[in-house]
Amino acid sequence: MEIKYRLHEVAKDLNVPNKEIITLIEENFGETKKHMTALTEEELNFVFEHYVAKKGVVENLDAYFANKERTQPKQAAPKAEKAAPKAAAKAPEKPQRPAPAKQPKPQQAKPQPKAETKGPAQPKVHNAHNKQQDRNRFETAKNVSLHNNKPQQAKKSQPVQQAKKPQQTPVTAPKMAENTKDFEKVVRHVDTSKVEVNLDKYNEKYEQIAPADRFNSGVKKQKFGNKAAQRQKAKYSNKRETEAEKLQRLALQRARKQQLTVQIPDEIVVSELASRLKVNVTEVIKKLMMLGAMVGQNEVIDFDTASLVAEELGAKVEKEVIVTIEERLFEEEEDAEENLEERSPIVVVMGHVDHGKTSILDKIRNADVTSTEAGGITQHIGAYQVNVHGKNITFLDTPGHEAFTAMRSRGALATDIAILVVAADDGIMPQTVESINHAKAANVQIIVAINKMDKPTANPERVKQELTEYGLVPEEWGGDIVCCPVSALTGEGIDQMLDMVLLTADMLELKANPNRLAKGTVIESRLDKGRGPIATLLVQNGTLKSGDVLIAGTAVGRVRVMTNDKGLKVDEAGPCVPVEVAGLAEVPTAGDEFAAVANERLARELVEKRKHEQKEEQFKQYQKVTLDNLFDQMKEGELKELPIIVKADVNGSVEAVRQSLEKLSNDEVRVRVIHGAVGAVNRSDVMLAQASGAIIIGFNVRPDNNAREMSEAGEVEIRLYRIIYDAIDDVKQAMKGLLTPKTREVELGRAEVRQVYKISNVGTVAGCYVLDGKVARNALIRVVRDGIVLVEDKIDSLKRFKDDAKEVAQGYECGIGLDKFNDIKEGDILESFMLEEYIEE
Ligand SMILES: Nc1nc2c(ncn2[C@@H]2O[C@H](COP(=O)(O)OP(=O)(O)OP(=O)(O)O)[C@@H](O)[C@H]2O)c(=O)[nH]1
Repeated sequence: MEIKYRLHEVAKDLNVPNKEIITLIEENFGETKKHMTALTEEELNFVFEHYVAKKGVVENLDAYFANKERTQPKQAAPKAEKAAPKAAAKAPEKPQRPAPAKQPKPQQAKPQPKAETKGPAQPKVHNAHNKQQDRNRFETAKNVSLHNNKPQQAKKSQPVQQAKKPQQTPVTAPKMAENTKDFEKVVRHVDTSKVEVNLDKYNEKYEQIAPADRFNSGVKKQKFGNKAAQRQKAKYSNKRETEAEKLQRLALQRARKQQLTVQIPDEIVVSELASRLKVNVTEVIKKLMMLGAMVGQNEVIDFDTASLVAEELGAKVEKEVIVTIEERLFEEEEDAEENLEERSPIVVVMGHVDHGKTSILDKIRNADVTSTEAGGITQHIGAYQVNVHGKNITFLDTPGHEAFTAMRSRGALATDIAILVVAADDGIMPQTVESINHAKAANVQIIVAINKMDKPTANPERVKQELTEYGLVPEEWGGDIVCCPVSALTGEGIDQMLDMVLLTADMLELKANPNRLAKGTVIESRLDKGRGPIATLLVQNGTLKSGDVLIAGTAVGRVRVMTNDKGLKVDEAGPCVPVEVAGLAEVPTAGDEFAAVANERLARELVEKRKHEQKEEQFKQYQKVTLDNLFDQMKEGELKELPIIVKADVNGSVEAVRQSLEKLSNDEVRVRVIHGAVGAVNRSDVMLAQASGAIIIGFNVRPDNNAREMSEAGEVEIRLYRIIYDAIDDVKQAMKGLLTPKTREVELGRAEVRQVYKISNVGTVAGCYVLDGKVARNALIRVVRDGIVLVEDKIDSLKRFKDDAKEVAQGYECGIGLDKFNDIKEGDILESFMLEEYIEE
């Protein structure tokens, strides 16, 4: 440990002013020290050398201390005592430096201690502590300097006048050797004491810190290690553990030791997983992070991820199987091969409007439907079976209009083979392409019927050529598409086409199990006034029987009456048989899957659940305003909306009308079908229209009396249509009224004012000559004088001679009176123009 020996201490000990030391150091070391600055070893050496050796202020440290100690006899150091007289006795023998004015005699050295005590220049009396400090300081400092300069010091030592400077104990040169020894002793002593002092300090410090630490750490460890045990101890020492408690505790301990088995479903919320694993959710999140998944506690993770986490956390994973009502209700097991029987193909006829779908189907079933259809368009799906060479083929009749795209796509999904009707004289048209895409998407085998072959303009080769552009390569061209040239009019090629259908069906190896509960698709549904909800069902597997409990979407009921495609009542319908069923509590949606079930109670439960989900879904749609989309919603405030309520005779039509109407939406007006349902326009429809400002479109339906009265009173518009085109056209018109009209000028012609007549009661009339174009009575006039437009005005009167004229053409004269502007002058040019409203496409 380094002892700092400050400048003022050195000065004090040497009994010289601080300034002197400062100057000394400054002169020799070039450094200006302050009185509090500690001196370096080198500086100390120098200072001591300077004073001790040269000036003889202090010859010997022992003497110095001896002096001091003598002033305090109790603590007098024997060695110092010894040294001092010796030094004093020997001092005159070898004076080293000129003695001060009052050079003491050698014997004068003896009374030195006394003089010391009384001397006015005596350094201030140190107490024991100070003395020790001084000693330490001095000795440490001198330890270095005196050792290094022993010979020199020995030579330079000389007696010092004691009376004046009692601390400057005279030291003789010969004694110096002894002194040196003493110094060595002192040095050793100092060293030891220094160590002792330091050790003490260290020990003291150590006692303050280390034991506490030792204690603390011990406690900590103990605490850490034995916390649970202590708690246990406290718990059980407080009250005596009963036998039951003990058993319970042991059971608990055993359970804890056992590996946790956790059941995880297909998807699980992170927090739920944590609670099942009986761990903190952060642990689960941490594990997920380690697996590279950054998920929050409310997020859902899949089974695989969850099981990885669970296993990581030492749990055994079991898959939680949630048995839904559907699973309990429906037989999902695959049919065994031996139970399967051949079934007839389900065929859909698709194609562009007027290419002859209905005619082909008519020809097939020998019934003429076309003539009875409103507007001559097939407007809803009909399904029927035909028997060809002893084999049944089920046909779905799809509507031809674009509006029925949705229904057609549903039709395609329920079918095995699609007959694509293309008129030989017309070729591939937009809806043909659409049909191709639907069929392809549904992975349905396509057979092309090139119709209207009887027509002289028929060009089947062109049709085939066009087909290849859509990836349909005819068989005769090396592809796999069967093309049948037919004529629905003459019946030519129809039989061959049916043969091809059966052949294709054979290749498809279509099979079903008739000995199970029926399953299939709702082809169509409607509300019949007398019979209630009616659904046309296509059984795809199993057999539907009268009395079966049926569930279709949110509709449930028992099959009361079942009729086949020929209108005959049947008791059962096997695979691929279309039937019309009455008995459902409500109208199902076309395209819904249906199933006959064994448990009616469960079926009703499921329907309730589905209805609830449906409501929630609807509710969600209305509630979809979040902070994220709020801005969008606000922006939509600028958008004009045309709310529409659609009522139709069949469900498919509702969907079709809804889709085509909503498609009319553009940037400025949004058409929104707020409600669509099967059945007559009723009271609640009108109320809804009133509340929402909607118009009601009825398609093949009439309003009931209540609705009629209410609509008249409440100014609700009910528009009834028989043909879908008309409905769409009307809405288009209505939309034009809603659109902000954009106008542009249409120049009609120019007339020059040749003469101006002022007629009383009439005003100014300009006699004009039409230079080019025409001037129309209902047009606007721009008065241009010398190339500058003066005004725009309406025509008040336009006359040819004395007769009013609607318009006057180029090269003719006419009289034009303007509505407001009277200051017409000769030579003015009257430009006739109209403002035309237009709608940007
Ligand atoms: N010459 C000739 N005319 C046909 C043939 N097939 C259908 N047509 C006529 O084409 C028109 C349209 O026939 P539809 O059977 O109604 O056609 P569609 O494809 O069912 O039409 P939508 O039901 O409107 O989709 C009718 O006037 C038919 O008489 C045919 O093979 N030859």
